[in-house]
Amino acid sequence: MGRTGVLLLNLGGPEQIEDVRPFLFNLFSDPEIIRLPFPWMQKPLAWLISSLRSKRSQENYLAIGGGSPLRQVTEAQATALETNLKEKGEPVGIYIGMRYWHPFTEEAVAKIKRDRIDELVILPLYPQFSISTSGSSFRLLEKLWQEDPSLNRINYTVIRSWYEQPGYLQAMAQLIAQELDKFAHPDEVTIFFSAHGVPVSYVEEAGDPYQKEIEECTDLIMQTLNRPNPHVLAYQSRVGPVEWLKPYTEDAIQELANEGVQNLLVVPISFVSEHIETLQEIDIEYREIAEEAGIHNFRRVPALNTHPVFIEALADLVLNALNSPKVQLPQVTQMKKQVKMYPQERWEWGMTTSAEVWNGRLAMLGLIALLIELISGHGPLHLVGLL
Ligand SMILES: C=CC1=C(C)c2cc3[nH]c(cc4nc(cc5[nH]c(cc1n2)c(C)c5CCC(=O)O)C(CCC(=O)O)=C4C)c(C)c3C=C
Ligand SMILES: [Fe+2]
Repeated sequence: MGRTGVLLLNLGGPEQIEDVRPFLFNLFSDPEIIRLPFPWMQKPLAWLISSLRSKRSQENYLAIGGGSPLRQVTEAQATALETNLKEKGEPVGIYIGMRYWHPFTEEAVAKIKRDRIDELVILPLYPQFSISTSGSSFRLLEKLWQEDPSLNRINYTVIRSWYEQPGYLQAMAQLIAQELDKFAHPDEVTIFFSAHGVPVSYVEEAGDPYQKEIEECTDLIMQTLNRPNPHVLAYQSRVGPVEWLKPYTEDAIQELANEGVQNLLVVPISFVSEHIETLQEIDIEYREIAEEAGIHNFRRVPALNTHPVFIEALADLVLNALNSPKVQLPQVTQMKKQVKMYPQERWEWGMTTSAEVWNGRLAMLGLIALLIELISGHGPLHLVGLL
């Protein structure tokens, strides 16, 4: 009988404070995170931004104990999924492939090859698809497959996104209901979905379905929850000076406070594990903004982590994928939209010409800003929030 494997894809996070800068360098080296007109600009710019951002980022990681819990949580999810599938008579090997930190996707693929896995399910731990998350990992896998033809013996299938999966929706609804019932007057609570943002250009120019999937997911969770509470959706974790999806979480909190909202329950929806954006950004920064604005009853729904209903949902996804027609990497890395690229037209999901040109200009501005910063000790980078 053939060997079956599951490759869990995730972003990865620095485990200790010294990891922050190289982690940021890896992240900003990814052309799906920052795409530039000339590939040679990628590494210098990644070096520049990671150097400029690392101090602030380190402070944030220090506020949550000095590192990201992402690896530990993902390993616990992998163990729980393995046990669940074994109990169902489906023994599988689980592999974790992180995009920007250990254990890297390349290492996971090497292990899959070493273990002579015949059937493989590729499952991103992002419920919704974005070019910048699952898309980036799929593109990396496609590259690894192209570089090593011996991987073609593996009969793999890819799960592109799974935000509609009933078990996932039920797990989210259960966590929300539990948290709602901790308020003195649960019906008076506004449910505040906070999704990780992406730059607007990803959606409008490159055709990223992320915003649409987030909106649909929010509606499906509310239907599954079946409670009368009002709800809103906003986007957090903006980086750099370009426009990101709106409303921004901090603005939406302020607006609700102005409308007299007193009870707020924040639901992180674009990620299934605790990470810096839940533990630091929501629990510390947004709580402070809410309290200063007059919202005194502020709670957050915990991330799914190893919630049994969620692990059951992951197991269902794996079993369904094994029994369905195979989805190949080119099908999920395929271009969404035809856009003009300089110097020739090609199918691309990255930035369009105008965005690329603007990124190039921004890179130049960044270099000038750094010079001012270095000479004066205070400069524009503080103002745009990069430092
Ligand atoms: C669905 C989730 C995520 C999307 C979409 C996403 C897009 C995105 N992120 C950045 C920049 C940064 N992300 C960082 C960390 C980080 N991001 C996500 C998730 C999504 N990112 C996770 C899970 C993490 C790791 C968290 C951890 O616990 O370590 C960081 C580093 C942290 C910081 O300095 O703030 C940056 C920077 C961009 C530019 C982007 C879309 C283009
Ligand atoms: Fe991010």
